[in-house]
Amino acid sequence: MDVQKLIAKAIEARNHAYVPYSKFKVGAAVLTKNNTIFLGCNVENASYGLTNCAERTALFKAVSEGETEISAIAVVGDTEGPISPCGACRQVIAEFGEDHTPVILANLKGDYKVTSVQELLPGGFSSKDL
Ligand SMILES: O=c1ccn([C@H]2C[C@H](O)[C@@H](CO)O2)c(=O)[nH]1
Ligand SMILES: [Zn+2]
Repeated sequence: MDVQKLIAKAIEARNHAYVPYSKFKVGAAVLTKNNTIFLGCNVENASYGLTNCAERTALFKAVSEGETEISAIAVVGDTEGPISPCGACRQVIAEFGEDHTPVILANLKGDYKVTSVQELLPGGFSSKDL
């Protein structure tokens, strides 16, 4: 897995962010086990709570194209340090990743951190609990 390439793809996705309300653009790139990359951006709405984050956009695109197993995801925002995904996205990343699946968190200055599904959502609810 090429960390820098996945970050570059997330930056590319970020250019399409639809953010008239927050003006805060986020991009994500999901690498699937089939070696395909799906891009996603945040998509806001005048009814603010309907906003879809970049991570979930990318993941839902992958799943809707038949790819449910991910080998990595990168997320980029214009943040001071590496961006921190919201709780909803952590839960959705956990649904399609494994405990040790790399989650790459980055900003536009070139800072990045490679963390994992388990680190981002310890003790999360999963299919194992059903
Ligand atoms: O990891 C993150 C954090 C925030 N956002 C979006 C949601 C909203 O459009 C804007 C501000 O919260 O950023 C994402 O897409 N991903
Ligand atoms: Zn989110």
